[in-house]
Amino acid sequence: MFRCSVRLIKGLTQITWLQEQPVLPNLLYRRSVPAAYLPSRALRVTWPCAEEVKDFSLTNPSWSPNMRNLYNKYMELSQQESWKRLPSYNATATHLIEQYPDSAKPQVTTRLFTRNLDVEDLGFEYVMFYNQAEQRTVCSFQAGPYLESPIGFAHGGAIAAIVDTTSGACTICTVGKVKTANLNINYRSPITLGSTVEVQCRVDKIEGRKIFLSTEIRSVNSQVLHAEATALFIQMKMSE
Ligand SMILES: CCCCCCCCCC(=O)SCCNC(=O)CCNC(=O)[C@H](O)C(C)(C)COP(=O)(O)OP(=O)(O)OC[C@H]1O[C@@H](n2cnc3c(N)ncnc32)[C@H](O)[C@@H]1OP(=O)(O)O
Repeated sequence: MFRCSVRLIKGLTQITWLQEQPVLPNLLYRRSVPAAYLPSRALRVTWPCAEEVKDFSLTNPSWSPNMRNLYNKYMELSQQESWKRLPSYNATATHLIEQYPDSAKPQVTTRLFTRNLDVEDLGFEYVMFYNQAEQRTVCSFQAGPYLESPIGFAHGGAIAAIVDTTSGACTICTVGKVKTANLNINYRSPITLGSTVEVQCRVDKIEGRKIFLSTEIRSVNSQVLHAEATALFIQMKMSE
């Protein structure tokens, strides 16, 4: 009990530090999600010890120079208010909706798929930025060695996951809670493990509860098109 209290105090220190970062969960973008959009029972999380909260979208030593350059570029743009870095936790993504900042708290039994490793460098290293005015998301993605499929290259499923995540984050920030209904990907050029690519996603149109998006994955110099995708997300009903 005493040990956990000490850890909780350490954790609260960490939360205070998190709140000094340039972008916070409670500053995020959706200002008018209807109250009926309450999290389902399945989305509720427990928070055993606060020190486990970690924002995975901050730089770490495993990031390549290209990852850092893209991060710095969009952090600079964030100073001018056009882009916001999206915090990223290993719990659910619902912290992107203003009503649920607490959902960043770590869970005991489940993890967000793209943040399921405890070590850095091996899996999905990524940071996303959202442009509210343009309804666009960019993601700087470094594919780690545990994402291999053909020798030396990233698995198509891992690429699909980063497309789903980037377009999902874009949609959540634009309209609130959604589910992926359709994802179409054309793989144009393999992504070398360890390399950094830029994922660019935008909302094309919104028709009622249907949100249509398109995504491109390119090399950081934009010369190589690795994949292009379209997605359809469905906004959750008021009762969900
Ligand atoms: C920071 C980290 C951010 C991470 C973000 C990650 C985001 C990842 C999100 C996911 O991966 S969610 C998991 C994968 N997706 C699923 O498991 C969804 C499974 N499918 C469902 O739950 C339902 O089918 C769905 C919620 C998508 C739709 O069911 P609904 O009952 O809410 O809608 P409905 O079937 O009434 O359809 C509404 C409209 O969408 C259309 N629609 C639904 N599914 C479609 C489809 N697959 N293709 C084309 N249109 C579709 C449907 O025709 C209709 O069009 P109209 O309004 O014009 O009549």
